[in-house]
Amino acid sequence: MKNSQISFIGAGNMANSLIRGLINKNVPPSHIAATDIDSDKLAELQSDCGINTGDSASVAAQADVIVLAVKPQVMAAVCEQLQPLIGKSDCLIISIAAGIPVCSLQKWLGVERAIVRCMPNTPSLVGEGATGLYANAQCSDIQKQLAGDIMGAVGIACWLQAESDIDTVTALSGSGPAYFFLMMEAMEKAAVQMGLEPNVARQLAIQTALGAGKLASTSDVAPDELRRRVTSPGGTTEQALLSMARDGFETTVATAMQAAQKRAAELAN
Ligand SMILES: NC(=O)C1=CN([C@@H]2O[C@H](COP(=O)(O)OP(=O)(O)OC[C@H]3O[C@@H](n4cnc5c(N)ncnc54)[C@H](OP(=O)(O)O)[C@@H]3O)[C@@H](O)[C@H]2O)C=CC1
Ligand SMILES: O=C(O)[C@@H]1CCC=N1
Repeated sequence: MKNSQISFIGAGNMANSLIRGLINKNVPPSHIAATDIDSDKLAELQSDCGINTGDSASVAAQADVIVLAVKPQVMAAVCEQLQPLIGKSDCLIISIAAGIPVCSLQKWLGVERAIVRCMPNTPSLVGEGATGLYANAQCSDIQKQLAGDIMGAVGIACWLQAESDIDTVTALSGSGPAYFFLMMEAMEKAAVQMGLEPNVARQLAIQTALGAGKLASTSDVAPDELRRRVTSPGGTTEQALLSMARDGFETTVATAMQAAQKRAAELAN
């Protein structure tokens, strides 16, 4: 990754998390370029991070890696416009778009290319991302290593056996940060309704999520055991968890994830 030129097509929320995450991990800004139809987004990235910005032609010409970071709905048009602008025949294409399969990217890009489809998430910004990756047959081991290194620089990167697993990863960790933010919002709101100061409620809700995540990721026991260690028999947590179970918490989560997975499959079309 050290000497690779990485160019982002689309500089929105997810590209920002990846670019700023890579800069935080000491990837030289001169090795990163971005283009977007919104010039304000590019100007902000350039002034904050010192990366190169420009039009599609200028960022595609020298790229060793192109990260497709536009919405699925515009991906076909973006790929078709980009195809003749890619300067290096061995340029690796990484798509982060939900839903869009490798075969569609291949078709829109016109010529056979090494393509990695992946699903990152926004905590990449703080080096705590979670990414699932899938490579097509045109990818060399070096290109797979490169994609893994880029995503691994901003969090954990897991290679997937089947391309269809990407839709499951989308429902799990791609969309997942939003589920935890919603949980924080709901806990904060309930605590305020119970009388706590809003700023105290927010701080405690966020720190609790952070603490639980850190504990789960560093512990040698699984989350169910960690949950049991909080749940004193006859105590308060037990009553909260019984209430959640009565309200169908696990079904709510499973149904929500199935809805996200279904939407990813729809976006493919
Ligand atoms: N947000 C997330 O948490 C995650 C998103 N993803 C995937 O990342 C991709 C981007 O999502 P997200 O960052 O949220 O979306 P954003 O809308 O924030 O970013 C996309 C950017 O691309 C710009 N754009 C649109 N058309 C073009 C074009 N022709 N050339 C260059 N730039 C263009 C958009 O401009 P404008 O706004 O003016 O249209 C926007 O700035 C999606 O495919 C999504 O599925 C994957 C994992 C997580
Ligand atoms: O909501 C979305 O479609 C994108 C993909 C995963 C997270 N955000």
